[in-house]
Amino acid sequence: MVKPVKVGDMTTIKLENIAYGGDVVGRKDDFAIFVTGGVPGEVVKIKVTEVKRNYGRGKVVDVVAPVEERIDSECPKYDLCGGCQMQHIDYTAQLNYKQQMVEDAIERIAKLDDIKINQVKGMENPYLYRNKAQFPLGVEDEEVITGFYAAGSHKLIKVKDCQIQHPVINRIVDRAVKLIEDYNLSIYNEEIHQGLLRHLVVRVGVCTNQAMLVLVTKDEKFVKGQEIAHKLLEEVPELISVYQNVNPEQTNVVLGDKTALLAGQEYILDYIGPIKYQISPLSFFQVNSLQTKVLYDQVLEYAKLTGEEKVLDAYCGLGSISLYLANQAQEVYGIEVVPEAIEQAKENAKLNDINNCQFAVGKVKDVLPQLKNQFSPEVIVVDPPRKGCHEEVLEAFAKIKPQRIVYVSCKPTSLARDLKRLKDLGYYTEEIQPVDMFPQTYHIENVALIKKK
Ligand SMILES: C[S@@+](CC[C@H](N)C(=O)[O-])C[C@H]1O[C@@H](n2cnc3c(N)ncnc32)[C@H](O)[C@@H]1O
Repeated sequence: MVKPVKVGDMTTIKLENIAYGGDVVGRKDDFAIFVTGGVPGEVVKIKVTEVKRNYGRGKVVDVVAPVEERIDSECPKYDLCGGCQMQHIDYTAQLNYKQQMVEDAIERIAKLDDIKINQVKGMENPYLYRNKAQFPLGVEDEEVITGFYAAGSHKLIKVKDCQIQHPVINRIVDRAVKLIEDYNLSIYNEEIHQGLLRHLVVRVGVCTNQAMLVLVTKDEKFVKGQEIAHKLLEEVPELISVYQNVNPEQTNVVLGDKTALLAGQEYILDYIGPIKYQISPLSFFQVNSLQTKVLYDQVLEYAKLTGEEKVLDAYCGLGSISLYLANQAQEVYGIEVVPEAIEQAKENAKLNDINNCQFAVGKVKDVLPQLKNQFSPEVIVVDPPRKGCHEEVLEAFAKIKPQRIVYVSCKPTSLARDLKRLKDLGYYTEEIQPVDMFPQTYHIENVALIKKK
């Protein structure tokens, strides 16, 4: 079939529906083109960047007829940086489009049309919300810079005052970069695999204003490390903990295996509702603390606990959901594959005087069969990584015969696939509540209430 466009063409099209990922689909002679930077309904001039057998890709170079949902992005580097995909869309419209993405995934993949999908719960202020940032370091015009990689590339784009990071993060990064320059430290160059400093990782407890900085280095030897760490603690009042992490590998993974405290405290604290959590450099903790409360309250509502139930929290991380539910359950059992996270879950339980939680290290699919006869939960809460649950795990859930499963998911397509599998196993989904944990990006979290037939 002859394609109506080729790479590099400029063409004008009308945009139709938003796709998962934030691109908007338009058509040229029935040939679908996924366009970055558009809004449904508007007419745009695009540059075609890719042509495949069944579809193409392009990006907006000019808006010919805008729609009222289009706004000016707050970030001067928005067009270059790959971090946000929806900053050019008014927030109310962002929420509506995310709702469509969820509905579309459920209809197309799960093929379930009887599930109630509620209105997305959004944020009052959808900016400056991220409690964690990982900035690569680079050099531009002999100046040390931090920022993000451009979408789909390894070109570092200098970003100052990112609009979605917590303001304390931006301040710490500014000070750290200044000291790195003052001390004339070498910056890692990935092409030749040389240089000392690779990344800055910053975490903030949004409710406590305590912050942690991790300096990621290629080599273990970091002569001025402690001196710099102490200076930073003096200069930034919110900063209470500075670590070095060593990553000697040629890899895209940010953190290496060795982590050592350079100065200050071992962890920072944050609160989700009444529960206090210790956060260390390697802990998984939801990146939007304020919306995490909305998310966990939704889990509580769907779990419908009376104080009598045993609850299984599968993929529990550092026990955040387990502890949030514990006061309203008879007992909670958390399973997580990262041993350090389980150590921290136990610490967090002590910190909150919670005595009815047990935690096990291991893969959910391996731990579940061992649990048989020891722990039979009425409610299962499951919060897997983006790829969703292994089929074996869903089968094991069905064998346990809980009354309810509350499924927390950060990827609508894997959620849809798993809901379909659960239906075949005798569990139907009654309702889904999307929660916007990641404003300005295409990501959307969902909580599904699933009941035994
Ligand atoms: C999306 S996080 C959820 C964490 C936690 N529920 C929370 O809200 O903070 C998923 C967690 O699953 C863990 N994980 C990944 N694969 C796993 C597996 N096969 N078995 C157990 N845990 C796993 C990850 O280490 C991570 O902590």
